[in-house]
Amino acid sequence: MKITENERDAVYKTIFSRRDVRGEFSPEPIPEDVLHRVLTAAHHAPSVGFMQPWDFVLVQDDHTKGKIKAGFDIANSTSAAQFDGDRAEQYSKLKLEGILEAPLGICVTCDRNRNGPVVLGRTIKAEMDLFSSVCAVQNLWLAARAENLGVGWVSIIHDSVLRQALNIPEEIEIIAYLCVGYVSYFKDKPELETLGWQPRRDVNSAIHYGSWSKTMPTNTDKEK
Ligand SMILES: Cc1cc2c(cc1C)N(C[C@H](O)[C@H](O)[C@H](O)COP(=O)(O)O)c1[nH]c(=O)[nH]c(=O)c1N2
Repeated sequence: MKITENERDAVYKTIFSRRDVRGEFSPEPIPEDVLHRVLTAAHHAPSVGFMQPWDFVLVQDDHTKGKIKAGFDIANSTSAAQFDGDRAEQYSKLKLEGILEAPLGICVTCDRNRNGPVVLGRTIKAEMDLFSSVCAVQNLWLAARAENLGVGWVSIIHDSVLRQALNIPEEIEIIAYLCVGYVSYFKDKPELETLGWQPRRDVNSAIHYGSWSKTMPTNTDKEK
């Protein structure tokens, strides 16, 4: 099956216009068929040994979201304390989650024991199952964008909060907590770029021919 030019352009459009969405969610519910398409896209991610180690815990209940938001608030205040001066001031103004506003939360997990201890492709690098689950997150994020759904990744939260709120056993790894919902618009650029927190690297600085070499620091790196 060949991808046509229009289809190719649609894929790139989806990739380049995907954004991390925090506060601009509409409460409009996500239709079942749309959600099913997005989760099916996530489920079709590549995985080591075709292990498919992920699961998706759907969170719609306000009480549960409230517990997760409370966990974020605690984690965010200790996180804020790690920045100094202007950075601290800027950090305190950032909106870094949309847990309560988003109609749906999705916790992506990884069952590291799904196919027994020996998995084709994970025999040398044990973390490959975790990477596979991150591939599922990226598929989900892009499929959601193609459905005009925003997604925001919330990592400023302790696993223990999500385990308790969502009944996730210790042996199951927590990969991501995602806030999902419709948005009225998608920003053109990452917010952290627009606010001057971190510039986008030139793609050419990430490409190395034949051997790795140190990338020139950006202005922001020099300030540190
Ligand atoms: C693994 C991981 C974890 C997080 C994020 C991303 C990823 C990949 N990002 C979103 C991140 O800030 C964002 O992707 C970049 O700033 C680039 O912006 P766009 O995603 O292109 O809009 C994110 N954003 C946020 O507001 N709170 C968070 O806790 C996190 N955590």
